[in-house]
Amino acid sequence: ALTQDGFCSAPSVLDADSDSSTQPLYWKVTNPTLSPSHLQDLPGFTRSAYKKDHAFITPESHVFSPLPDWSNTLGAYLITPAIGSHFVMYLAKMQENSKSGLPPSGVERFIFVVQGSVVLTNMSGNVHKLTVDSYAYLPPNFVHAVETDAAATLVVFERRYSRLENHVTEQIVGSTEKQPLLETPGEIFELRKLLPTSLAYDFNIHIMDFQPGEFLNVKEVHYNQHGLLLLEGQGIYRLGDSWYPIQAGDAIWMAPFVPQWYAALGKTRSRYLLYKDVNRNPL
Ligand SMILES: NC(=O)N[C@@H](O)C(=O)O
Ligand SMILES: [Mn+2]
Repeated sequence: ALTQDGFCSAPSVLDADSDSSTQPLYWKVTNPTLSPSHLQDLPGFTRSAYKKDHAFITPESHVFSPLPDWSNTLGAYLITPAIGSHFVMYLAKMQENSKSGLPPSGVERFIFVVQGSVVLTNMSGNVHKLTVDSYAYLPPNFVHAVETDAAATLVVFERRYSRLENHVTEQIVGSTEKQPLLETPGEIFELRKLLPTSLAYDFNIHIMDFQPGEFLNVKEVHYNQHGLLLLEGQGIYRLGDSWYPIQAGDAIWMAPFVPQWYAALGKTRSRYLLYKDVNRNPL
């Protein structure tokens, strides 16, 4: 459209963000702006990409199928060992009156509520209601059930637990907002970790916040692998030699040693959830 002072102006995604204050937290993860309307249903168009050391998975590429052992739940696996990872990352779309199945024996589980609410119960009868932004860690072989009344969406990480002599993990239940901000020397982003940093835990989940214009100082290359879900905002993710415009709802697999970097853009903060293996000797 030509404005009165002669500038061309396309509808800006920035405008879409302006009413983000009226939407529930993380709303855009399950209601992504897939792409500008004129690209939405362009045959064959996708921002998804799969390279040897990373994958960029956008919502129009999600393929859901019933999760075995779960009732009434559709799952979209985003990352599995077939990609080269030692963990799985999936979205679990729990319909109403649905119930989780248990992971395989020896496998630990982390769930994070992206939409709706669920009830977590365990064998000792503890009951926790988890709403958006709440999470739980379940140790390997820890009998539990996640149930819904109304539909809810979780992002789930599971991994074969890497046992350590004299260290055991326990059930963790928490919410992001209750976690303290941690020091990030040399970096500007705000960091929370959702699990204890004690040796028993062989991964952690980082929640990282960037204001528009802020970016990672270190162009990281490290042995740890990542599963990322952008919960809020938008920006540019560099992975290896590729640069990806990213928005809430997009997911990333980062193989060990892939060069990685992020810059936040737009009018609202970026927040991403990041799986990172820790506390185990890489040998
Ligand atoms: N990609 C990225 O954000 N990585 C860091 O946060 C890290 O802790 O590895
Ligand atoms: Mn990293």
